[in-house]
Amino acid sequence: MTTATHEETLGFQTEVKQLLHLMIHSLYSNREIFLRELISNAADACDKLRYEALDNDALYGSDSDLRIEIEHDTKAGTVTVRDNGIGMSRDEVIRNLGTIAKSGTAEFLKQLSGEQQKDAKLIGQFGVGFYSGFIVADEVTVRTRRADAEEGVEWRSKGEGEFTIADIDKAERGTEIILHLKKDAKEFADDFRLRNLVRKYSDHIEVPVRMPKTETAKDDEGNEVEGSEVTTWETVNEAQALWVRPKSEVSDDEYKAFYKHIAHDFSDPLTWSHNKVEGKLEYTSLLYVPGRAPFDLYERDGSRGVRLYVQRVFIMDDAEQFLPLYLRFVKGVVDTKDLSLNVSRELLQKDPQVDKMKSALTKRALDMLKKLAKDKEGYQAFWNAFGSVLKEGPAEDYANRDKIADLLRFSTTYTDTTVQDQSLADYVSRMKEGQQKIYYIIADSFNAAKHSPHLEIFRKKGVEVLLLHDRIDEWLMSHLTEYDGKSLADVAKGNLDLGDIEGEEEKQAQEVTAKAKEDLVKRVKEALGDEVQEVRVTHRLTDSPACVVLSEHDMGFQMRRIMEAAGQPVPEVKPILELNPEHALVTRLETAEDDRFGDLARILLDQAIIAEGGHLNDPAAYVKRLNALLTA
Ligand SMILES: Nc1ncnc2c1ncn2[C@@H]1O[C@H](COP(=O)(O)OP(=O)(O)OP(=O)(O)O)[C@@H](O)[C@H]1O
Repeated sequence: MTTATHEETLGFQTEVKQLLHLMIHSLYSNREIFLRELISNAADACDKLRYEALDNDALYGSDSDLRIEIEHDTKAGTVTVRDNGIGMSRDEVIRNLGTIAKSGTAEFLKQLSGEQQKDAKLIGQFGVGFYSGFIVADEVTVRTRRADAEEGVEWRSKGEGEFTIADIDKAERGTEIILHLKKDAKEFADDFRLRNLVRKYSDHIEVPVRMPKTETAKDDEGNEVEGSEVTTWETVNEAQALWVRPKSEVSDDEYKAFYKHIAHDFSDPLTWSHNKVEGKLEYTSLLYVPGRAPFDLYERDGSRGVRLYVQRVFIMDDAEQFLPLYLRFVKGVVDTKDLSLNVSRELLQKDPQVDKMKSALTKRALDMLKKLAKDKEGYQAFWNAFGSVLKEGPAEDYANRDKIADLLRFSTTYTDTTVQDQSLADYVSRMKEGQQKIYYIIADSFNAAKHSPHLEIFRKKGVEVLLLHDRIDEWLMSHLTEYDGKSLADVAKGNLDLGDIEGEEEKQAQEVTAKAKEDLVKRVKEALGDEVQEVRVTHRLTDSPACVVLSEHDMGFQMRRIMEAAGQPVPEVKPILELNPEHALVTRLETAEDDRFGDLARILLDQAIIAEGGHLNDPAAYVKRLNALLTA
């Protein structure tokens, strides 16, 4: 008989209340996942005990046989999930089962609005696994004792805003979770159902999941002998670490289920790569590409990295030293013999073995993406979710720049859609005769890129241009200067160079025009003074009267705006104004006098800045000038 003492009733943190409310009222579909979540936690608790016991063998007491047990009582309508893992102290219970410390929870609640409220898919991704018990139970009891504590703790709640906690006697270490099933969830108190669920969700978990099996002796006539029931524990899951098994013996479904376990994701991964490496370094890796981006992909302290095991002993989650930052979306497991069992995050940072594994795993991950790229649809899903993260690659990982370049996808004038689905290899295969460079334009939005005046000559000549409009693009391009022996050129920087696409005659004709317009150019420069670096005539425009360009090595407009928005100092650069000698407005400018000339020249400059997506220093002055011109 246990005696409860030091009993108190505490309120759940507000977020937990919201979450429980959703669990109880909205998440009807896929209710069975509660078992997966509880087994997953129990397995983690066993992993943690095994890890702590490396330093303190006494934690095992007389029971080193780690296991999870599942029992049910049809009459009482209960399901119990029990483990002999690390257990929890009173403080831990209050912290872990009364609050949600993770910042992701608010995000989770936001994502669960509207239609998604009916969808349990997001549970688990935000570390709300335990609470999923309330999908099927109207009361949950947790009885637990930490492996290094004398006293046990009981936690009880109906999921309605508060929970009760008390100290209890508990002989065995570990945690026992008793779900008092709701009326409409009694179906789960069924042996056959539970066994199926364990196999479906937890086969890959290394800790054995046991269920009681009752056998009754039969007499000669085949009738059950009353009172002869013998109950034994039977291991229901495969109970072998999945990555240890040979590839050929693991089914796709098992790989997928394992992914969901380690990534806390409910959707299938896009692909995976499972490898055993022997030789100088010995390790097994199983890497996955998820199908969608986690909420914290762009957060500085977002979770990333692999699960690290040393000789099958779980060491840590989120070991980020094994993959570069630009592959932070990759999930998986690394199990090695080459590290010591008491390795810490600090030690990982300094270990040359880890560096070697990192470069091998990076190659592995890039190869996995290369393979995935053969499946157009799958790769597009990957690119839409993680493309802008992969774009960080060329800057971070110079050695693998070429491999990463092959994996990049862009919007281009060839397709003229926002979908980024064209590779550099696709571009190169379509290059025109005489074209030596890969052209691109960077703008703040797809439309600004697509309609940029800089593209006019390229469209006229049928030369493809990459349309870059992600925030990271200018950063990417500053580190990706060459592909397949061809240099990449920003069409908004420097002099227009179409290489051999233009014939000699064309070039000569342009020189003649430039000469003829020398006077005009000089007058415009005088009128605009310091506001521009230079004025010149151009033949890159067909429809627009003017455009602004930067010098070859100036920081681009996009990067300037990002840095300005971030409050960073940016070096002042003056644009170069290029005029289209064929345009009617430019012709008109030539015949204008004095003030009118000055106004027109400024309007051309301001318009060129606007067309490129920039902001005017004095927009009201522009409007005034334009209005004066319109009413003249
Ligand atoms: N069986 C258990 N034994 C020991 N501790 C547990 C057990 N179940 C839950 N916990 C503790 O409660 C915490 C909260 O559990 P919960 O499932 O809500 O989130 P999580 O496990 O941290 O996240 P996720 O479910 O995404 O892995 C766990 O991190 C763990 O510390």
